[in-house]
Amino acid sequence: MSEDTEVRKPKFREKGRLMSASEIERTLVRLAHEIVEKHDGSKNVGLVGIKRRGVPLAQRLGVLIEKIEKHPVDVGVLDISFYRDDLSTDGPRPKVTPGAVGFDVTGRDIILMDDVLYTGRTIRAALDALFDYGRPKSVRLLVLIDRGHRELPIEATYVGRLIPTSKREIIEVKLNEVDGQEQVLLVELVD
Ligand SMILES: O=P(O)(O)OC[C@H]1O[C@H](OP(=O)(O)OP(=O)(O)O)[C@H](O)[C@@H]1O
Ligand SMILES: O=c1cc[nH]c(=O)[nH]1
Repeated sequence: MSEDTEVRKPKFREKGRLMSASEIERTLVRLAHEIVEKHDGSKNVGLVGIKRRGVPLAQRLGVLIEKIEKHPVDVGVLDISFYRDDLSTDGPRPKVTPGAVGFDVTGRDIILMDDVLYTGRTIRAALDALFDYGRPKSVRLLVLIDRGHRELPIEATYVGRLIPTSKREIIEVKLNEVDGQEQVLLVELVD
């Protein structure tokens, strides 16, 4: 490939570890207690994880809440790949059936979950998708990391860590179920 046509791949430098496996675990335990406290139990609560890393987070939180409340919590999955605003709106839409999330969200107090909250565009798309599947009574957002730089009026009710970042930085959440390792890293784009 000539120098003119060569596509330069961005380079990243690791700046440090923000959370270890045990810190992630402790944070999820705290968030499980916060949810139970704010919802006065968990009977009407349904957890919905956004693919990809929101899903294992929702499953883990479901187990933790069940341990506290002694009854199972519905845990569902939202795949928003067809709802992204960077894709053509004329493109294919997923088949919409109430069961596609994993349970019927209508009338439920939904806690939408993702690993990182940045511009808010993923959550906007997730809300679009969620309301195609039913009419929840309420929707709250839980994220492991809020790194700021919102481009939409979206905020999380439950936040693991608030990490102020520059736009050149990236938060990398690594979870065993997806990445085969467990930690949160701060990474920086280098010229
Ligand atoms: O607030 P936003 O600007 O939308 O950014 C947050 C989203 O970015 C990441 O997903 P990414 O698109 O990197 O996909 P991945 O999780 O599947 O790697 C992260 O998991 C959030 O879903
Ligand atoms: O820093 C960021 C921004 C968006 N999504 C991530 O996973 N990390």
